[in-house]
Amino acid sequence: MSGTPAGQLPPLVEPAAELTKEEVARYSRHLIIPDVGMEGQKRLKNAKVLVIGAGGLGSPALLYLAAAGVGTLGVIDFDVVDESNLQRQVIHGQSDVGKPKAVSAKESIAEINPFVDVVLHNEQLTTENALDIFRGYDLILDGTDNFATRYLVNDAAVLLGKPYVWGSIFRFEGQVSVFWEDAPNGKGLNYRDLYPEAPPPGMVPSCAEGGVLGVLCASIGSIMVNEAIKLITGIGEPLLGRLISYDALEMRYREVKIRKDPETPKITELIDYEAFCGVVSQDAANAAAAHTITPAELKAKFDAGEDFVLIDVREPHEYEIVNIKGAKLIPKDRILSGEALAELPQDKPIVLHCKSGARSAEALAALHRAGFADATHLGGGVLAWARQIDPSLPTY
Ligand SMILES: Nc1ncnc2c1ncn2[C@@H]1O[C@H](COP(=O)(O)OP(=O)(O)OP(=O)(O)O)[C@@H](O)[C@H]1O
Repeated sequence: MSGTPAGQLPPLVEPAAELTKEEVARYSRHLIIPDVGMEGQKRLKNAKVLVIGAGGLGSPALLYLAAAGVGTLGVIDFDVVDESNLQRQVIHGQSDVGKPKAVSAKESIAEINPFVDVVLHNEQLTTENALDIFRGYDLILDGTDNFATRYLVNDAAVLLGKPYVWGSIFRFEGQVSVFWEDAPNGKGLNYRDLYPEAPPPGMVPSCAEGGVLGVLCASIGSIMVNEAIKLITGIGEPLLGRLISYDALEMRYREVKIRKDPETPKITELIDYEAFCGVVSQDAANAAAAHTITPAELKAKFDAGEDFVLIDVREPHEYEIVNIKGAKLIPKDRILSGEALAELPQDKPIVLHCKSGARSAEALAALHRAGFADATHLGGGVLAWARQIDPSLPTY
């Protein structure tokens, strides 16, 4: 038996009464690890774990939680499987494209471990349902990709006194930590102690914008499961108050201590997290409100031979994947910094577009501030164009 680490916590879950003969055979490689043993495996059997998002992190997390013998697994996701998910969301396969992710995940789990009870939540986690859903679980794993959900998960977990494991990924880098405000060792803290406020809209690109190496999801997802197993069984030292940052290119792990921030306001209720995080800035929302054109309207301009300039504000590698014929590439940051303003015509209408409309709305606000009062942007970006006007174009 290894020594007891200083930061060890008592097990989160009581052991189940027994393991069946089949379960003993299945989990034998766990049972012979002294730190896990029969008692640890019975705790896993009795555990109820909710995984939010059956995407990049949720996929490997669910597979390993199921294989490890967590008795009840909740899966919440409101999306359907897309072809672009398959490079990393390994719980889904080719024949699952178009299927709800929660349903597809349940089917894969049944194949990996039929002893797991899967509870399906084929819906979005919202301010309205989060507390009710969380109440049914001992532990939560947050595998989502947006700040509004991250703050929602944090605040709901704090209000219910539950621990959760958090992970995030981008390109070649990932981060993992455990947040538990009411940790029995008195060292609890929450996500707001680390990030008191969401970054300004558009500042932190999502994986959909910036990309992610598929295998990074397995690296980070499996660390999240490792933390879940430690919390459930009470072994090892959880990542409470510590953040692990992983760089897959350098192949380095770095540890950062997180401290309780006395300025962090007390969480007393759930709020409107979309508004708290601002999906786009107020300026961009105002600019877009009166200056958005639809794909059909853009096509009508082309068909009528109108003299206008279409500017694609994405990055060059995105332009290479797909572009709208005739569009000129000027990445958003060059417009926001003012550097590219001299390249824009003063005497012709300007239409901006990006992948799905958020970046072009930010660029549009900058153009309006710079005096290009008539500039417009394409609502839904090149994805909407491909869907509605030219289905032969690839999407990403
Ligand atoms: N509030 C929420 N409720 C339920 N599921 C959520 C919520 N927010 C995000 N998710 C899910 O979390 C998962 C995150 O996975 P991932 O980061 O790999 O993103 P994705 O949306 O599948 O991919 P991409 O953004 O690249 O298209 C997604 O399946 C998404 O539907």
